[in-house]
Amino acid sequence: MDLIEESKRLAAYTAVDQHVKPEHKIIGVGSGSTVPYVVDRIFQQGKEVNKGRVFIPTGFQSRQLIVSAGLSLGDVDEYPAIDITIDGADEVDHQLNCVKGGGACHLREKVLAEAAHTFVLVADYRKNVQYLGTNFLSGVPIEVVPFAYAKVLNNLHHSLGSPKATLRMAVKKAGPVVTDNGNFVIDAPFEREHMIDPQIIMSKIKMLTGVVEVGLFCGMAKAAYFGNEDGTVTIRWDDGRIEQVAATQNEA
Ligand SMILES: O=C[C@H](O)[C@H](O)[C@H](O)COP(=O)(O)O
Repeated sequence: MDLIEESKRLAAYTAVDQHVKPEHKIIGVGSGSTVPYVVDRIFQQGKEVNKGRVFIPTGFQSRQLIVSAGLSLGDVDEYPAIDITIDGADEVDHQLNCVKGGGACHLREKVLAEAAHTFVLVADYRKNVQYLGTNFLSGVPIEVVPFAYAKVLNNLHHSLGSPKATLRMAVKKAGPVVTDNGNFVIDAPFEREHMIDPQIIMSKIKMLTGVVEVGLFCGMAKAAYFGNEDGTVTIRWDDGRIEQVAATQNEA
């Protein structure tokens, strides 16, 4: 396994070990390349503990992960109060604000984050930044209803300070990316000044008619786990604490 994959695994395993307890019965499962390790580790907790649990996916990919692991599937309309949701992120800042939606799943992800008693992020070391927009340069993902995309782009270009905002185009299909909810996605890069307190620009974007959800999650996470190249895990907590967990505590 290469270093980046290994750091994703370490972050996911440590977060599950610290947060997914036998008494947790309703569990939200996020999206992205780190989340398969979350499901692996939950699966390793054993049949007995998983028997009474229901797992809520944030999209097609996590639904498949839950089904393939033989875990029970549910949805947030049946289970609107979730014990814990664990999810990946495209970037996380020093205050645990994060960018999500690189895989166009951020609408369901935000619903499951908000429905959860505890929301935890898992990622590799490249996502651990002081300010959003440091390494993840494609911009803030914004899900929009299809007929409003040109109007929202116009708003972003001329009123909200993102002149390079673009409609996300599909690969191996002509036309735009279509989300699991049948919508389009705009990627809107912003200057650093907007990322110092991203809640402000998040609220302005969300107020644009036609916007369904913004891939900025502000003040939602309890903790973020970052796997490092040296085999340690850095944990950032919502109260500002930073912990470093040694490699030996992370063995599978
Ligand atoms: O829409 C996708 C999600 O927000 C992902 O959680 C995010 O893009 C991070 O994915 P990965 O762990 O693959 O970098």
